[in-house]
Amino acid sequence: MKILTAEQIRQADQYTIQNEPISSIDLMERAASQCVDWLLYDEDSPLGYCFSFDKTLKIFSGMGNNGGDGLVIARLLAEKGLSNIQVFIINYSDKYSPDCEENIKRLEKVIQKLEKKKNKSNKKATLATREPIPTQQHLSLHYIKSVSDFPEIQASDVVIDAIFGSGLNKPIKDFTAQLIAYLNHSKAQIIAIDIPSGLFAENNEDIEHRAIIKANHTLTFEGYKLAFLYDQNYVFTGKVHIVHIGLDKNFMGQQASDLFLLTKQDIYKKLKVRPKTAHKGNFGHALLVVGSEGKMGAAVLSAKACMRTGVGLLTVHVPKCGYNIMQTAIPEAMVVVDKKKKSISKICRESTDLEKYTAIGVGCGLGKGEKTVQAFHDLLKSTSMPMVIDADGLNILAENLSWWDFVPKHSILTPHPKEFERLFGRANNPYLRHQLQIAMSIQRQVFIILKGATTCITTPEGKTYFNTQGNAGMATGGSGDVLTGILTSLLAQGYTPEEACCIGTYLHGTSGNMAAKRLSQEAMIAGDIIKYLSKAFRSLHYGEG
Ligand SMILES: NC(=O)C1=CN([C@@H]2O[C@H](COP(=O)(O)OP(=O)(O)OC[C@H]3O[C@@H](n4cnc5c(N)ncnc54)[C@H](OP(=O)(O)O)[C@@H]3O)[C@@H](O)[C@H]2O)[C@H](O)CC1
Ligand SMILES: [K+]
Repeated sequence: MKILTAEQIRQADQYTIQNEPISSIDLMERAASQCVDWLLYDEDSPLGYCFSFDKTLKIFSGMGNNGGDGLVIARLLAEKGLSNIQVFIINYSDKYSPDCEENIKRLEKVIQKLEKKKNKSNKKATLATREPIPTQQHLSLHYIKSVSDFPEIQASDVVIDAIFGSGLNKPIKDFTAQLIAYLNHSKAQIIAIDIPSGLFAENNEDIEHRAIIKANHTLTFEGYKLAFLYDQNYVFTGKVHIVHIGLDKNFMGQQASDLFLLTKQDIYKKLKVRPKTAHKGNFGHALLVVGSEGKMGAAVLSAKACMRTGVGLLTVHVPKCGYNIMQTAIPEAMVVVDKKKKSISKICRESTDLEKYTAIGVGCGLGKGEKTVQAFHDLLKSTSMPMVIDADGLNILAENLSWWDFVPKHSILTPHPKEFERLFGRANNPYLRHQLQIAMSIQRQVFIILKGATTCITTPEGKTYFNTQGNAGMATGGSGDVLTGILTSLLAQGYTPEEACCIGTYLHGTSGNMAAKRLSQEAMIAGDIIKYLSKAFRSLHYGEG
């Protein structure tokens, strides 16, 4: 799925208005009514199914179209009979957008109607019982012009943030910034409409010093904004939910973008079906160069993951101390032992030694001893076959930058953020780090998989794929080794490095999710990700689970 910029979505908005055709105020009505559906019926919504509840919904609306969305949400919820709605318009400037202004009028009319109804039923009650009956529904409109207008916020309140959306063009200042800090300090659940107010859709600088809403949920229109895919911004977006507002699909499909979010459908399309007449020679021969004394677990995990991802044959090169461990843990793999006991010292005598393999994975549990470093250097020099480089392989490379010249083109590197920094340097914010990652992939002609809650894959052509599958239970020793095994297996089977990166990270995240669902995030360990690979494959092939 393509990720579009806020500007491209704005153009899609205009195109839809002109060509559907639909007036902009009706499009706002449609967007807000989708938000209302989520608020009332989604299992994640703090309002879920509570038509008359004892909480108060406090909607904070700006003066642009994001504010307009908030006003329509208030009106639609009131029309559906939701009690206790308070709307606060933040007067940060002296002009409203036309649709926001029109929706203030529409909301005022509903408030008047409700007041009339209230008075009528009170009158009736007074005549009949001589006592007014308390009215059920409260809808009110207030204006915030300074700090003294801030309402009290209870922990049980639900706050809707419709202050700024994609029209934000400078950091938020003055009392609006104070309001955001005030809302963030409250214990109320916050739901941001389209974008948490204060967050730019793409590039955010000085984020720690800026006023940005910290939402529990973000209901975003049509698709993820780029900034939502950076882990550092999760604190602002909370859980992201895509709300479709009916923008023109063809127009959006034609927009140029090098940014993609991996979906199940994308992966399904890339997965090959194994021919009925296949034999093991059809699925490649992988070589894993892994392990050292005390780190044979990493070697075993990568080898098991490699086999469980469908490779035809696997050879594992390990130090002598790993021979029994490997043969016992995974009898399906062939084992080649190094001359050295505790670490790897020589991988191949001649370059022809490597010719029988269709992919090489190197790094898991390798260590950085002098001989191992030399062996890694020799390995790089003796093949032009794309390889998967992880963990100590990356650390050795970071300490020997001149060896970049020997890294085979289109190899896959799988750093975590610290390893990334060692290899490529620091960037001041996640957007700039992403730009650096793209530049490095192009310059070095490698695929970089930057691991995180959302994994970011960049290609030598400058494309980016984001993978959001996975969970915090996978933040545990050995998860990375499992990924290396999966990627090496896919490469060995003949998937292109780009396909291997996309399928591999998606599979890894999906089986991690399945393991967490069954075992809990706390109790799952890296080996469980391997156990659930079969379920992840079945879910991709047959939609199970
Ligand atoms: N296509 C869609 O997805 C739809 C989006 N909708 C909603 O509309 C917003 C975008 O609305 P817009 O009016 O363009 O922008 P905002 O509401 O975010 O901001 C309003 C104006 O505020 C000014 N501004 C910007 N930054 C600041 C700031 N830091 N301090 C003060 N004022 C600021 C700016 O005006 P200027 O005159 O100053 O340039 C903004 O224009 C989108 O996010 C959706 O929620 C539609 O409802 C449906 C279709
Ligand atoms: K918002």
